Amino acid sequence: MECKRARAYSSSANLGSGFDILSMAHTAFFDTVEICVETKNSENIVIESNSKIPLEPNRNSATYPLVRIMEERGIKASLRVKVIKGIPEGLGLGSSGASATAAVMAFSSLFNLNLSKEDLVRYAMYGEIASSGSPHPDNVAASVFGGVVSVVSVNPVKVVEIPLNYSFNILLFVPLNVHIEEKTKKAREMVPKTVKLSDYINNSRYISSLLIGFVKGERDLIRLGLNDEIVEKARLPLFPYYPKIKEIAIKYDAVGSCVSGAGPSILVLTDKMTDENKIAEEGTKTCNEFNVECEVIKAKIAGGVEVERRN
Ligand SMILES: Nc1ncnc2c1ncn2[C@@H]1O[C@H](COP(=O)(O)OP(=O)(O)O)[C@@H](O)[C@H]1O
Ligand SMILES: N[C@@H](CCOP(=O)(O)O)C(=O)O
Repeated sequence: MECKRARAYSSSANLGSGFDILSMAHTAFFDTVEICVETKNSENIVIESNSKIPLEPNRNSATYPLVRIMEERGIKASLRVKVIKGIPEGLGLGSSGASATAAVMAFSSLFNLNLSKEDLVRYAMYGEIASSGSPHPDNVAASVFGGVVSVVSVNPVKVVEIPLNYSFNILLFVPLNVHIEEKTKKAREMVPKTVKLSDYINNSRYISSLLIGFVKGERDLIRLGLNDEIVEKARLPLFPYYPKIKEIAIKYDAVGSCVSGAGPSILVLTDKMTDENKIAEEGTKTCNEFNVECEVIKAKIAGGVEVERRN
């Protein structure tokens, strides 16, 4: 029985005002997906996992993309799909997107499809439909490409890798005792259907500032760019500790801070001027004030999805 295994890293999407556009892959966690072909004479998908994720193929973000690829390309096979979760689910770390990305990469390798990175994103987006009901491209784009990415088009998929000319590290406040059923789906329902022009203009200024800050290596532009007047504010009930953690991050000279994806994790970018220990100490105290136990994870920018070489 032939098998292929791929690894995809966690991600923090949105990055302030880049809702459904920007995302950053990081080394905090990773998912691994192994796909084995049992036979090509029948069609079936059996899922195994170390975590409590749906085991129905159309409801699992790793396997729904495979269903769609096989339909689209007329591939007939019975698969055994092992989803080894390293990324905690439902915490704003791109867990569903990473599973989808690793699965599509492993499948592409197994069937010699040589899918382009854009095609990997296109198919992995089906995984986000399984997990949140919406094909948001940002998490999967970061898990596919690595680094910081901007999804400039979804039909067709076009992803731009953002050159990073500022060296930073990553702190993530991960609230491990928080569980929100179908979190991203619920968070997306909280996004307003209409926005004030002034908020739109400010958010456009922020996203411009963030991208220019990354490219030109300007710390103050990155800090300014990690703000959002619309989506984070609408979702604040999901992470009420966020404003104070952001205040603490700036107090101890972080580069900047924003919500990680749809939350409830919080992302802090740091550099040599930052007192990371004080941020971690006072930030976890803030979580506790809201009856939340935050674990502080240190990470760096991660690379893109990879097929694991089997020894
Ligand atoms: N392979 C998978 N990995 C993680 N979550 C999955 C997977 N398949 C389905 N899900 C479901 O998707 C939801 C987690 O995805 P989501 O809400 O987007 O949060 P996040 O991407 O921040 O982990 C959970 O309800 C989980 O049961
Ligand atoms: N743009 C999406 C990103 C969701 O990221 P996740 O890691 O929380 O799944 C959104 O904000 O809905």
